Amino acid sequence: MASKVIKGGTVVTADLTYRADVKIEGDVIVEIGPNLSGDEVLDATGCYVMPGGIDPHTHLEMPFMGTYSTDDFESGTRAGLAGGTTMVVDFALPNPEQSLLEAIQRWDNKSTRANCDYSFHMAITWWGEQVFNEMETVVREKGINTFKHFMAYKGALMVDDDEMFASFSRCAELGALPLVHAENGDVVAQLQAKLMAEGNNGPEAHAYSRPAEVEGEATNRAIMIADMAGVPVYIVHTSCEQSHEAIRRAKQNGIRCYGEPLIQHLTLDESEYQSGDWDHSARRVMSPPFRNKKHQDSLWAGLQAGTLQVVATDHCAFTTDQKRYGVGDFTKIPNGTGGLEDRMPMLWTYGVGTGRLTMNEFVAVTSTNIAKILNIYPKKGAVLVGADADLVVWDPAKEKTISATSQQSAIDYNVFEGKPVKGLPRYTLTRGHVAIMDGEIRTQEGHGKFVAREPFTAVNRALSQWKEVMAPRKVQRAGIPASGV
Ligand SMILES: NC(=O)NCCC(=O)O
Ligand SMILES: [Zn+2]
Ligand SMILES: [Zn+2]
Repeated sequence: MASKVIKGGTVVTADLTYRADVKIEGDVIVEIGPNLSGDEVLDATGCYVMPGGIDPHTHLEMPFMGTYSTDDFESGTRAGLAGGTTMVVDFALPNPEQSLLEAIQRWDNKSTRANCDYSFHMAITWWGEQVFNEMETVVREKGINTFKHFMAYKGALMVDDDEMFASFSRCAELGALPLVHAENGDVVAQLQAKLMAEGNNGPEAHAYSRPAEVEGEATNRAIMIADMAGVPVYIVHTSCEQSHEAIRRAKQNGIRCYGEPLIQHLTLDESEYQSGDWDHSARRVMSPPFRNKKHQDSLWAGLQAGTLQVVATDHCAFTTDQKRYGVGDFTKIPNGTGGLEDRMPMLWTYGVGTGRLTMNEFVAVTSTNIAKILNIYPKKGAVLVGADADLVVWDPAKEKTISATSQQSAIDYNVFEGKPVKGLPRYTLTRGHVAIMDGEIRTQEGHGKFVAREPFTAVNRALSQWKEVMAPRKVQRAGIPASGV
């Protein structure tokens, strides 16, 4: 079998930094060490050899708010690879009353075009006996161990507390992990109506309708419900101190939970909504909205402290024309922003480049931590013999200014437009295939494979054991009849 050697670089993992060559045969890493040789040599002089990024939060070709997000599995994964991301996890969304298995079939059809490996989370968008039963098939037969719950988008994707508790309890039985979009959807709906009634209909009102409190309250509620159901919980797009505080506090109390800030919330702020250009602000409408510097500092601190574990994108890209569905009514602006191509360079530049993160922390929050949470480590998220050769050869000296004119994403703008970045892939390898070669795109449509994920992570098992130890037990009392008269 033809081999490749990444030569002359420094391997950077979540816990180690050392000089070594990396040899690949077919899809996997076969040797790591000094002076390796192979059929093809990839020069990594001056570069860091890291696990490829894993973006656990994308919405590719997602049906949402009367349209479909524009980046599909082809353009989305091409964008990811251009920026050093080698795996995405997308959300399969059943329509109301639709079978979960049919939703997977729809996502299977779309994902055949993926350029890199991918997996799915299953969304719980409605509740009933059918959903309860199918969750078992989803976990045991379809290789999906995560279930997403939206506490927002009232009247569409939103589930309420009793549905969440039922679904979380089912996740506990199946060894799965619930994910939560934590915003109080009832309060958001009322604030939206009030703002519209007052004539506040521009994109800035989107941010006014989703203050940090709605996120903090919902995050705390989701965590408490998960703890009562006896299951860990993962809070997606944690954007503010209130939500981070709820996660931090829960962790300090021994509750198993995870928080996922987005690169957008870390590096872009609420002033974007004050632009005099409607398109500029509407293009940045997403939920939760961008926040102020205080919240950004909290998120960066959480990544440093380990109270937040993962940096994702929530890539859900709509064109300007799609955003204009909401002219005159901000509640109709499709929610979502892009970021797949920019997550790694932006986090490196504004994280590692400023000293907010170490290189090892960068690898942890872009790849290794989520691989462990999703139970795919060390196949993914590792530079180890036997791991998939999903690698990025990162050139810390390579620079560019982000621009929509040169991006892979199919939309007509970039929310990071004009941002200088220093630190970019020299090569990105997806299961051994060099998809990005010094700026040249060599992606192969359909190369990506579905990554199945087993349930019952070590954390699930430990928590179940603890809940069993702490379970309520009937007090046996001498002299009292076991049951009534
Ligand atoms: N985040 C967002 O605004 N759009 C995508 C759907 C979601 O994750 O809530
Ligand atoms: Zn969301
Ligand atoms: Zn999302």
